[in-house]
Amino acid sequence: MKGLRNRKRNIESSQVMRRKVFLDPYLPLITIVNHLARRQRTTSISSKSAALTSQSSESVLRSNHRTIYTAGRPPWYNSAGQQVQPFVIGICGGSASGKTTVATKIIEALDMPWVTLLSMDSFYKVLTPEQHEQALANEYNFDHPDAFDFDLLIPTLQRLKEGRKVDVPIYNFVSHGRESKTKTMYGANVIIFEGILAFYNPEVLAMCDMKIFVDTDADVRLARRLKRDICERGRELEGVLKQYITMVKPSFQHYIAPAMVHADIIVPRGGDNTVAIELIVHHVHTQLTKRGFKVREKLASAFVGQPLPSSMYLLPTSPQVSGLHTFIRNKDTPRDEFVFYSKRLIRLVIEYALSLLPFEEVMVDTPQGVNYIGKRCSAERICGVSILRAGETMEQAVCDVCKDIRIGKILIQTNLSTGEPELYYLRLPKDIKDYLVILMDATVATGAAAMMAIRVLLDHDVPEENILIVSLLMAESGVQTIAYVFPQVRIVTSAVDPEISDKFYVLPGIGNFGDRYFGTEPAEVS
Ligand SMILES: Nc1ncnc2c1ncn2[C@@H]1O[C@H](COP(=O)(O)OP(=O)(O)O)[C@@H](O)[C@H]1O
Ligand SMILES: Nc1ccn([C@@H]2O[C@H](COP(=O)(O)O)[C@@H](O)[C@H]2O)c(=O)n1
Repeated sequence: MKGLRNRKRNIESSQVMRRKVFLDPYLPLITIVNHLARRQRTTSISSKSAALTSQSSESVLRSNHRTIYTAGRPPWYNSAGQQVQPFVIGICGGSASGKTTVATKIIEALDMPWVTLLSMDSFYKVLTPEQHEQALANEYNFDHPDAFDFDLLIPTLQRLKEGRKVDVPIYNFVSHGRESKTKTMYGANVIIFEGILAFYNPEVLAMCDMKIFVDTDADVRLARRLKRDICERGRELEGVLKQYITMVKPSFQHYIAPAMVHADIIVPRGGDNTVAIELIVHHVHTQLTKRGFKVREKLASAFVGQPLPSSMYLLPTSPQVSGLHTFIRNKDTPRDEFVFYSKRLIRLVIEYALSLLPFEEVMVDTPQGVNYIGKRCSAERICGVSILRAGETMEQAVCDVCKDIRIGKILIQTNLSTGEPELYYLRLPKDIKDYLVILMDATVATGAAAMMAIRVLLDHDVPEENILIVSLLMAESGVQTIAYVFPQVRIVTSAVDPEISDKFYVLPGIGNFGDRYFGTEPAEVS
């Protein structure tokens, strides 16, 4: 039995290790560590939702937590910047048929981040004292639809499907009750929902894009259940048998077996059926491709050749600006000079961006006692957010010109095999929705990373018109993409170059700005 428990634990930790993931991208690291440690201690009592997976982020996140450490979240929107609904897989089957095992195998075989597992067990109702007494005597019917809190389950699944944050109860099978804490989960690219009555409610059924029924022999289910309930759920043999004969078996016959008609796929033998799992995974991959989570390739060639948008503000050219560009574009410029001239250009671009902020007329007294009518910036709250790494090079200039400005950071990196941007880390000023945000990235090529960063800000309720994206150099297609997808975002740059290479570099460009500035080795997209 210990072996069984360890097996489950190993699955969980292998998921975790392989993808270095976690849970919600807005969960502080310490919480994640505690959460994992807690899971290791409480495998037997926890509900099965979520933590098996390579998880999940709210599309971004109206969470109070502002730090994320994830395996890298790929785009959760399409090339038009619109949020794409996750693919929901419903798994139904008798108790101990292997629903969780099948779900885990699908997650492993999918081998992609941002898959969330939601278990129906999390939605068992809170029992009255009398019902609790019945449960202790194995006389409460946990296999009847009335045992489940559909009023909580349906909106929870709905919110997850919309890519929003939810707090899911943690169920304890030993005490027959909910833990005092809940588990925060976020939307994902794939959501797996499993439970004995997963197909019972028509609204839940309608939310499932794919319905799987795990069909395992009744004797096998009973044998597994006996083992599990005694070893993991603190039950006695007689009690398990009594519950099985009086409630589990009749409910299976009455509610669960007839639900098989709703299934798209019936999986005999559960987790052992590798062919079925391969077919399911293949279908999910096809569906995800259709949904269009791949954005960068599309963006690279988007909108080129059209007039530059009115939301773009180009730093007025002068011999001085051209001179600075000449230094930083020259591949032979040594690093110290590259940094020096970049800093000068960054300062000019930042000052120019500030000139676009709202100003109001004010009158001051000069030392001569004469009035002077001037201007004062009327934006009350301004913050900077840098897209790491290259955007970090612009932070100092913002701090130099905006006293006490708060700086947030978003780490987006390109996945070297998919070429897609992935969100790795996020730390934003508190109440960022009330700020005018200067979003900084040294260069913008396809606009894919900028688009991800803007989506993050929007999902934190920053109004689109309060975002300025500031960059030294942008490719024309990047400018067009941002302007098309987010027409109210102001785009500020000192130059627009016409092309993008097949490795997504701006042409003629500067090369990899971050590598040249920080003196690091380039990493190439394969
Ligand atoms: N193919 C299998 N062979 C042996 N044991 C299995 C198999 N599938 C599941 N189990 C065990 O049976 C128990 C119930 O499996 P689980 O996947 O949790 O079922 P469900 O989610 O349907 O209740 C667990 O203890 C699990 O380890
Ligand atoms: N307090 C509880 C709650 C539920 N059960 C049984 O769990 C079964 C569902 O979980 P699976 O992992 O087997 O799908 C269900 O059949 C309930 O009888 C319980 O025993 N005690």
